[in-house]
This record gives sequence, C-alpha cells and structure tokens, in this order.
Amino acid sequence: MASSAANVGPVESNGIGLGEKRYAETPLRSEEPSRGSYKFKNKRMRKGHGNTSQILKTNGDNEEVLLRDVTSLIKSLDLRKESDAVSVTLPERLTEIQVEIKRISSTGDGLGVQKNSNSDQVYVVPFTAPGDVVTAKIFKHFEKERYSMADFVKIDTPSPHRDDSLVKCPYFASCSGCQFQMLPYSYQLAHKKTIVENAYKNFSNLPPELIPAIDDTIGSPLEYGYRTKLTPHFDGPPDARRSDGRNGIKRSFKEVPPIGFMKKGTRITIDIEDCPIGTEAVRKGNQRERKRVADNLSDYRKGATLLLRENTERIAKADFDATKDVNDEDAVLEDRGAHMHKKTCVTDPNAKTTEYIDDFQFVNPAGAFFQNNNSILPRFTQYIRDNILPPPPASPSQSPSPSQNQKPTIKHLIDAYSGSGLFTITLSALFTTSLGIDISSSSITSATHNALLNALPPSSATFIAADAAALFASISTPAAETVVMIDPPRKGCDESFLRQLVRYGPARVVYVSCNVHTQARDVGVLVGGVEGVDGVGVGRGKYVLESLRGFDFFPQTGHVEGVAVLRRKEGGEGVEEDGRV
Ligand SMILES: C[S@@+](CC[C@H](N)C(=O)[O-])C[C@H]1O[C@@H](n2cnc3c(N)ncnc32)[C@H](O)[C@@H]1O
Repeated sequence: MASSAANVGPVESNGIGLGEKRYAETPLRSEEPSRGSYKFKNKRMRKGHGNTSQILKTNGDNEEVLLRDVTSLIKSLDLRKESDAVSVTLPERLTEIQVEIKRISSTGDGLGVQKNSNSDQVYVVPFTAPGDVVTAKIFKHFEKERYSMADFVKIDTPSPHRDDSLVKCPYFASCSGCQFQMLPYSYQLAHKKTIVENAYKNFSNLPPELIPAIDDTIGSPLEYGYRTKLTPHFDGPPDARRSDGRNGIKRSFKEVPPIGFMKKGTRITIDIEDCPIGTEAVRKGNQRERKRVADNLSDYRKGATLLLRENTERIAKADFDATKDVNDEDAVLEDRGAHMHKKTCVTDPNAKTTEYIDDFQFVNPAGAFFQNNNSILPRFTQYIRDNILPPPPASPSQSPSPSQNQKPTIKHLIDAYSGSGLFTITLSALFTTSLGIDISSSSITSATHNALLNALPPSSATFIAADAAALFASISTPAAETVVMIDPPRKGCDESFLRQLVRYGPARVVYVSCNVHTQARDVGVLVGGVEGVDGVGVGRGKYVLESLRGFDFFPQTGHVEGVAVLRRKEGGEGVEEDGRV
C-alpha cells in the first residue's frame, strides 16, 4: 500500500531540519540562495557588513551581490551627477513601465533602466536578457540604493540573445526555480564566467593583478533532466495554522492543494505537475507522489515537503533480466556498456540511495546532502584530480631545477567539509593518507562506509565528525606534503578555520563552493594575508591563486559552482617557507 505522510521528513543532513515545514526554496537544494523578495534585514547589512568577523567583510548574500551589480551598472550608465540624485521622481508602486534590460545580475535577474527616461534608477526584472525591452510592474523601490524590484509582465522587443523556442517548461517565468531557459546554453555558460569574474572583483578585496584570468565555465553534459533530487511542497489547508487542533477544530483539505514550487518573488506555491530539470526517474517519482498525496489527502492536516531522490542500481549485462527489469514501470533503464543502470525514485529520507561517478560508488540516506547533478560529476571530479597536485613543467626549459626536485612530494589529503566522502574517495588514488571532517555525524558515517565500499581501508582514510575549525588539532601530516580541499556551505568558512588554515600553511588548497561570492572573500584572505598570522598588505598572504573557473551544476538557473586552486608561495614569492613575513 502506498505510504502516507510518514514519507515526508527531514531531507537534508547538514543541519537543516525541513520536516513538514515548507522550504524557503523551490527546486534547488536548500543551500542555494532564496529567490524571495530582496529585503535589507538591518542597517549593518545595508552597508554590507552583516558579518562580525574582522577578516570576513561580506556575507555574500543576494542583497549584497545585487547591490554591487546595481552600483556598477549605474556607474557605467553615467546618466546623471550625484547632485541630481534627489530630483528623480520614481514611478508609483504597482505601475507598469517599459524597461530596457542592460545586463544580467549575478543573482540571475535582468537589470535595466526605464525606457525614454534619463533616470538611472535600476529596475530588477527577472526572466529577461540584455537587449530586451519589457513591460515590468514595480513592487518595491529601494530609493537610497537606487534600484527597484519589478515583476516581469511581457516582452515588448526581444533581445537578440533570447530564443523562446528553447523554453521547455510551461511554468518558466512564473516558477522561481529557473531563470535562463530562454537563453542558449553557450550564453548561459559565458554569463556564469562573468559571475565568477565579478565575485572576485567585488568580494575578494584583491588587486586585479593577483586574480588570474577566469577559465571558461565547464558545462553540464545534461542541460535538462539532470537534477537527481527535487523537493516539491504543498501548503496546509486554509486556516490550518489558526486552528491546529488547539480549539478542537482540525482542518482538512477540501481539495488537492497546489504541489510544486514558489511563484517568483512570492510565498505562493504553484502547482507544477512536471519539472523538466529533474531526471527521468525523479520526474516519474513526482507523478507517483502527487497521486499518492491526492489519494491520501485525508491523512494530511498540514503542508509538507516531498522528497524525490534518484537511486541507481548497477546490473551487469550478464545478470540483466529483460523480462523482470524492463517491465518495472517505475524504473528508467540506461545502457552503460558493460552494465545497465536501473534508476528509480526514492521518497523516504532515511532509505539508502546509491549513485555512481565513473566506477566510484556512493551510498547515502536519500535525505542527506549529495551533489545534485550526477551527469557533471565525472568531469568535475576528473578536473579536481587533474589540478589538486602541482602542474607538471610546461616545457623542457621549465623542468625543475635540482633544488626544486628536492621539494617534498604531496602525499596527504585533508578533505574539510567532506560530506559523505565525495573528494576523499574520488581523489584517493593520488594520496597515501586522507582525513575527512564534517560537522554532520550521519555524513561521516556514510563517508566511512563509502570509503570501504570503494576499497579505501581505514589505515588510509580517516573521518572525523566535528566542526572544520577543530581539524587543526588532529593534523599530523607535514604542511609541505599536504593538500587541503575545502567545500563549505554557502556561507563559506569562518574566521577561526581560515586563521588556522593559514597558520598551518598546506602546500596547496583547492576551494570548491556553490557560492562564489563567499569563496572570493575567503580566497582573498588566503592570498591577501591575515593580520597576526602572515601579515597584511597587498599580496602578503601565503597563497597564490593558480586557477579559477566555474562548473555549471545547475543549467537554466543563475547558479555556478566555483573551483579555485591555490598554491603556497615559495620563499622567493614574498613570504618565508615557514610562513613568517
Ligand atoms: C556543500 S557540502 C559539501 C559536501 C561534500 N564535499 C560533497 O561535495 O558531497 C558542505 C558540507 O559541509 C558540512 N558543514 C557545514 N558546516 C560545517 C562546519 N562548521 N564544519 C564542518 N563541516 C561543516 C555540511 O554538513 C556539508 O556536508
């Protein structure tokens, strides 16, 4: 029998209990930025100094990122002098105006100015591209910050970059999940490169000469059908909150509520019967779950979040039973050469799901964190393998001198924020020992299990459940022989972690992040220097930024995953080998 509301529960491992609460998000993982209304939460944030750290001067949140982009656009327009600023009369709220879109912000929205006006008030209009002239309905002015938020109403003149025939979802331009379906994929990738560029320009606090040219964004093999996890939700019955049983009245649903994701810029859930960025197995699971909720509606008193997570069963061709496996209508079969992949959708957050990256196997609770785009993971993990160790000399003339030959070989990996062991395991062939650390004890349990599954014995891979900043107390490997991988949540690293990392001074650092703005801030600290640890001043830090690029884990959306590779400076590059300046 179909299970009922019991299948709905916490669906993330990293400290975010989602239970029957509604996600603040739509289809994206809950670490991704909320795309609700942009509100300055307090005066400190208005100035972009919400973070109390001495060395971390930004939170890298949407408001701050947007404000930087708005300010940069205003500067480039140069339509008026500062002294004119007070004289501009803004259109009434809820009026419709024509906006000429000039740029796309790093938050994924179009930024433009009112057509036929000499005002440089910037209008933020989602689902638009540079060159579009659109009708937009204003809903909020930020007068001091000189921008206004507006809803997209219609296209008046399309941008040459826009191709609406590419749009695959009827809810596009209403659902808050995707921003770029109307843009060719090459354009999306080029835009994501500028997001990385602007993040380092605006948030690293580094002079341009210390930031390398950003490499092209690596695309996802699947532009649709890539998300291995979706979490649609529905709201409780009308008045459920007021009645919730205390006054003896229990509300129930009179009809099936909308089940889906948030309408852009609102807290309203729209009914979305299908989401084309989900994998085929996840989309099938969505149909099944929607029907299950409708069939069991009387079991529900509240809203809920549904978990849809892909599971892969790998079956050797010799063992594949066409009569049994082909007839499973919930499964999706993929021919992978020597074996078949049978994909299904799991909805119980505690049930185990399996995923393969090349021949590496990962087993995790369905509700736990794991990267959501399996199609890009072989490319991504290969890139990290190719870059985590020092590059070979480019030509015979650059071959290492005898003294360089004596440099210690890098043999040890520290995987900070290791989750269930993605990097420890996929990099294991390069290192003699690996140490993973994650604050989530259930992720560490999975990591330990996954290491064994992939023939990594405890003698070569150790995992600790603790705050990343506690890591440095357990490190026994020499810094000159160690690489540290960092993949923190959106908020980035904390000051204590960064100070200890710099004090330890590993030979190389590879920093992966789903928020390139906090990544730029933290990398700026490693390259720029930390007062009291390695001195301050331009380029006084212990590290050089070797390369920087984005990976497109989330096609059709404004998100980009950043990968920064850093090497510790040698004596001649500005700091002594032991870190003293
Ligand atoms: C973006 S995930 C990366 C996980 C893993 N590297 C992967 O790609 O699967 C961030 C991880 O950081 C962990 N985390 C969050 N705060 C932490 C902290 N203060 N110390 C250690 N780990 C933390 C979360 O539990 C989560 O597993």
